[in-house]
This record gives sequence, structure tokens and C-alpha cells, in this order.
Amino acid sequence: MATKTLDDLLGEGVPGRIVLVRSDLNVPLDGSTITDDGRVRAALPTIRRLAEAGARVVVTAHLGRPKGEPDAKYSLAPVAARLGELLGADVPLAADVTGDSARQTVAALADGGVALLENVRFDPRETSKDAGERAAFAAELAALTGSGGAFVSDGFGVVHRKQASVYEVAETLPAYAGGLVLAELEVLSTLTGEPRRPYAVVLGGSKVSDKLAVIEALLPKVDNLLVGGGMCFTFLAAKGHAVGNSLLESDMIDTCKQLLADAGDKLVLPSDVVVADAFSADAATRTVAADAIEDGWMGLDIGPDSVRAFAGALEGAGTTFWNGPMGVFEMAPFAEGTRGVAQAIADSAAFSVVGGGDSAAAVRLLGLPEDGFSHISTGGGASLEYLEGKELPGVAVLEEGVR
Ligand SMILES: Nc1ncnc2c1ncn2[C@@H]1O[C@H](COP(=O)(O)OP(=O)(O)O)[C@@H](O)[C@H]1O
Ligand SMILES: O=C(OP(=O)(O)O)[C@H](O)COP(=O)(O)O
Repeated sequence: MATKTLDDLLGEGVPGRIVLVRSDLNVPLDGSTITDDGRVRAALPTIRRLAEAGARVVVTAHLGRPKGEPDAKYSLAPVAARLGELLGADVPLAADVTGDSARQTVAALADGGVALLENVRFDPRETSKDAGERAAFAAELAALTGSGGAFVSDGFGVVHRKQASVYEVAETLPAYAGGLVLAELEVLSTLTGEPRRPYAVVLGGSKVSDKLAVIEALLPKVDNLLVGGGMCFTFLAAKGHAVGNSLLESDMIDTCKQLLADAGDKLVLPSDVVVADAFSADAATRTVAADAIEDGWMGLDIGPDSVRAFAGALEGAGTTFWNGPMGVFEMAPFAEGTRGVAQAIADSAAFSVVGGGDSAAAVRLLGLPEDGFSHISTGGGASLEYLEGKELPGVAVLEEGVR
């Protein structure tokens, strides 16, 4: 089924029209400082093309996982400022999502102007499990565009989320796929056909329950699955090891036991880990065997033996997909696992894709060569679900005939 694209919308003509763009601007922050603006940069081409064509561009996005109410910690203010710097024009930030401030901000836009709505997850209806609530919120978002409005879905990192600003809004307004979503899907599609073998997948990060669910579907497709980061401790617990204060999803232990049994040698866990007595850059640290984590200690990185083993598997890979840092790379004592694994991927001749906000940020923040990777994707969970063969709701809803 055909999907209308940004080019189609530009062909129809946009001057004076209000176009709602869903971007993924979920950037890593240190206080109010953006530590990596990769997602803002990736969102620019679509926003710029619309603005240059004379549209009034209203960008909607989330930041982090606030609890469905305004929370200054998750304000998009730093993102509006950065977007303005990169565009070379002021980007006003509405103080709410669909309220008076949003309406006034949109009304004040001139042709070619760009505005940002406040964090869309400040409204509980964005992520509600109730489709009716999401539809009501999407209708409010759509109403901001008046007559002649359109929606461009460009937030690849969120197309796996059935959320109001991604899904229901595309059912409400004439909807178009943005350039970033199309480009990401094109690269990822090369991994789903006949990937060059061996095909290695490296998983880490902290969104453990989300990503454990993906492993079952990925196992039959890959030759090696290397698991580090916050993910590995539920597996270590499933093997009967103590994990101290490490990240643990206790209700997934049985799932992990089953996965270990099914996976055999394919699934590789770290043999050693860097543990700390606190979640802090100046905590006391030790490197211990993965089956010897003591009470009161938490695993915050994979150890050097594990890096060597993972690197060995990655060296000869034909295709590599990596999502999720191997440790808390934002703190120097826990960055070496991520650095070592990323370097091994960059050094190998494999077709390599790294996906995820933090994984892509890690590549840049740790100073690794970006050209060592065939593709750096803005979406981690979205890429994984695509590779798993799952339908991405935010993409499916754009297909004509679905609406
Ligand atoms: N052992 C660990 N314990 C706690 N957090 C971890 C651990 N390893 C990695 N992390 C954290 O995981 C976060 C990234 O996870 P995630 O969002 O799943 O990755 P991505 O954004 O690349 O998809 C990073 O902020 C990193 O500090
Ligand atoms: O950071 C994101 O995903 P990722 O960590 O899987 O790359 C996206 O912005 C989606 O965020 P969410 O996982 O809170 O829905």
C-alpha cells in the first residue's frame, strides 16, 4: 500500500498551511544542557524543507518519561533553544501542549516560522492505554492546525509507540511520512532480507523489559546475541547468580531462563563486570567475575574479559546491529565496556548499524569514528522491533487505506 511522503505534501503546496511535525527530540541532558544534539540535527532537514516552502511548522515531541503531568525537569526548553540555533531563527516554545499557550503560539506563527509544543507526555492522554483518550488528545493536536492542516511523521525513534502524537493524530489529519522515517526504514530493510553472515546483535542499555521482549523473536534470525548493559543482570540472576543492587527485572527471570535454554551458545553474557558501591562517578569500583557480585554492589559496566570476548565475536561478523550501551558510559569509570565494543564494531568489516538515542550519543561522546559505522540510527527500540519483524504502528498508520 502506498504511503504519502513529505515530497507529496510539498508538491501539494504548503504556503500558509499549518503542518504538525512529530519529531523525536528525546536528547540526553545533563541538567538543562544537551550532551548530544544528534536527534535535533536529524530532525532538521524535514523541518527546514517545510519552513523554506512557506509552511507554518508546529513541532511536537517528547522528552524522557514524565508521569503525564508538567515537570520542569522534562521541559523541552533546551531543545527549543538548540533547534533555534541550528535553524538560525527563533523557535518559540508553547508552555503547554494543546492549551491556550499552544493556540497562541501557533496563531503567532508567520509563513516559514517554526514553533515547538511543550513535552507531549505532559498530557496523560498521550500514552494512555485507552484509545478513546488518545483519540481525544490527537483531535486537540490536530485542531491546532486549523483548516488545511497536515501531519508529518518524522520521529523514527517513536514509530514503535502507539501513542496519540504518533498514531491517532495520523488517523485524524492528512498524514505523510517524513524524510528521516523513510531513510531509516530503507537502511534497516537491508538487514531483514539476507544479512551477510555471521549476523551479530549486541544489546545493552537500561530499557530492560522493553528489550527483553525482542530477544525471543531475534534469536532465530541471528548467529550471535551479545548481552551487556543493564540487560545482562536479569540473565545472570536467571542463571542463579547474585546481582547485588544491579538493575534487575525480577518478573522477567523466568522468561530469561527460557531464553537461555532456547538460545544455547548463541547468547553470550559477560564473564566479568565492573561493580560500584554507589551509582556515582566517584564510587568505589572493582572488577569481579559475573558470578561473584557481592551484596551492596551494583554492576555498572562489563569488564575487560567480556570486552575481549565480545570483540572476538564481532571481529568476524558480516553484519552487526548494536543497541544499548554496555555500561553507564556517561560516567568515565563505566565507559570502557561501551568504548571497547563500539571500537570492535567500528574496526570490523561488517555492515554495521547502531541504533538508539544513547547508543548513538555514546559513539559521538566517546570520540569513536562515526564513519566506522555503516548507519547510525536515531531509534533503538524502533529499530529492534523492525528487525524483529513486528509492525511499527506509526509506520502502518501512514499507509493509505488504513485510515
Ligand atoms: N549496568 C547498567 N546499569 C544501569 N544503567 C545502565 C547500565 N548499562 C547501561 N545503562 C544505561 O542505559 C542507558 C541507555 O539505555 P537505552 O535507553 O536502553 O539505550 P538507547 O537509548 O541506546 O536505546 C544509558 O543512559 C546508560 O547509562
Ligand atoms: O529514546 C527513545 O528510544 P530508544 O532509547 O529505544 O532509542 C525514543 O525517544 C522513544 O522513547 P521511549 O522509549 O520513552 O518511548
